[in-house]
Amino acid sequence: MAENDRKLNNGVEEETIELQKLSLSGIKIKSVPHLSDYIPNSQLKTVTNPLASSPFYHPTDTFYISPSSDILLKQVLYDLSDPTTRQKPAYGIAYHRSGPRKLIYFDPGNVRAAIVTCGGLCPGMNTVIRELVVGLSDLYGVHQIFGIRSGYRGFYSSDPMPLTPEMVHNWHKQGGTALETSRGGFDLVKIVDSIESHGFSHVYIVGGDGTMRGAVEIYNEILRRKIPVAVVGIPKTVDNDVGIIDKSFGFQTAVETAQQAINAAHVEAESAVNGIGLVKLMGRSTGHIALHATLSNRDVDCCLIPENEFFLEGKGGLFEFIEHKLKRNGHAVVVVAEGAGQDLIPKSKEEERRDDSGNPVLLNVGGWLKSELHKWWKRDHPGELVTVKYIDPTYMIRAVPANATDNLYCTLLAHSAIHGAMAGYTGFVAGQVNGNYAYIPVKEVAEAKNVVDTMDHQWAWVRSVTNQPDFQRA
Ligand SMILES: Nc1ncnc2c1ncn2[C@@H]1O[C@H](COP(=O)(O)OP(=O)(O)OP(=O)(O)O)[C@@H](O)[C@H]1O
Ligand SMILES: O=P(O)(O)OC[C@H]1O[C@](O)(CO)[C@@H](O)[C@@H]1O
Ligand SMILES: [Mg+2]
Repeated sequence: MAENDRKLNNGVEEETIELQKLSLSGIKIKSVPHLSDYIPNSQLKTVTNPLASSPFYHPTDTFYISPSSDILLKQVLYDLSDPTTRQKPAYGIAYHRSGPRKLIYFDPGNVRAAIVTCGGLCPGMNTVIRELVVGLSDLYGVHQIFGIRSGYRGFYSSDPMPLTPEMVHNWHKQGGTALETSRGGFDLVKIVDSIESHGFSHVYIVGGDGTMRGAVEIYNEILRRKIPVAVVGIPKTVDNDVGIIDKSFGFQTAVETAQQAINAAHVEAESAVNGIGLVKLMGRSTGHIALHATLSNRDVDCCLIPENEFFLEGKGGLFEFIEHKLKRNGHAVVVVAEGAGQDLIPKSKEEERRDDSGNPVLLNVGGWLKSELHKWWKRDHPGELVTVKYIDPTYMIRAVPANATDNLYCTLLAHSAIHGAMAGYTGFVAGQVNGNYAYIPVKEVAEAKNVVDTMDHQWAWVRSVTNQPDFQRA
């Protein structure tokens, strides 16, 4: 009996070791830049993390995160010898685990931190600002903290706003960004000149894909000038279109807020003869909000996203499907992402506009769809009643305060960002990867796009919940 146990134990141990060998052999750890990469050691002073003497923390050796602790991008175990395994390149990638380091590369008393918010609004921006200010102050004793007003242009067009924990105390309860935001206005030289002249040593940049591309340029210029400044990105996008990270903050709040619009559309549709409820949700080039709102609601009959082209007329088209739903249920609910169907909408040259950041200004797919649905019904069902109630909650879903889950998420992101900057990392993004918090090179985040994979399980799930067509012409 004892002999068997030992064999069993031995068997388990051997298997564990085998697995470790298997995974380690294929893992690529993506390092983030560090100030010591370009500043001579003689000019960099390390000090013990002040958390060691904080009355609120009781750091043990395991409290601090070792610089060699990493997080796998995808945690999936697979058997390499199985020919049916779909091995994706992302499975072998890991990023540094975020959290407090034992030694830090800044004397907190000398740190001057700047915080800027750029791009469109997103629930939780004020929470991130609040937690950066309170975290820098309470965790590390940093007291020179400044807000940059109105996005990137604020670096050179207005004076930095001193921020204190008292001032930001209630900000997490407010939507929007108290620092204000804007599009465009990215002037690299003026921005880095301003960072240098104000003596900022930490720059926290909160924004989406465009903002992160700007952050890469700022980091590169700082590297070229060889100045000891930690450039840190905190990804913000209500569309959830930033890649690598699990999800962006505020996304869940937006999905939750969208439920009100879908529920209203459903009630209106149910209460009419041949009622169609139509809701347009944000999502410039990705349909994550529409998809998640659809899956969590269950009253949606059709979800249209930019990643899956659709068509109106003929076999397998939208009209045929809606007609079938109206005949069967008497009503139908359609959710459309704002970036869907853009190629179907007739447009003139003048309508191909761009915003100040260079993003295309989208045509109103909701208004167009409403009018097409009306025209179709009147043509094919003359004399029969129809009602199309169109709801556009666009700004309502992003101009709200973050919900509790997102507030907590924002706090953890802000604290991760602070720990990373204090540890001397730069040119990185603090993000959630595989449920953990990690430091990812900002260059990678700026290039990675998170789109809905229509070949994956999630989109298949949408189709099975709605029974909508795949919109592939026969
Ligand atoms: N390639 C780029 N290089 C430098 N700066 C950029 C670049 N693209 C965008 N920016 C700047 O980043 C800021 C924000 O960009 P943008 O308006 O595209 O929003 P975003 O960060 O993508 O957020 P969201 O799309 O979620 O609203 C703007 O000030 C813009 O000028
Ligand atoms: O009207 P604005 O503020 O330029 O922003 C609209 C865009 O911003 C986003 O919310 C992304 O931040 C998109 O969904 C939308 O297309
Ligand atoms: Mg963007």
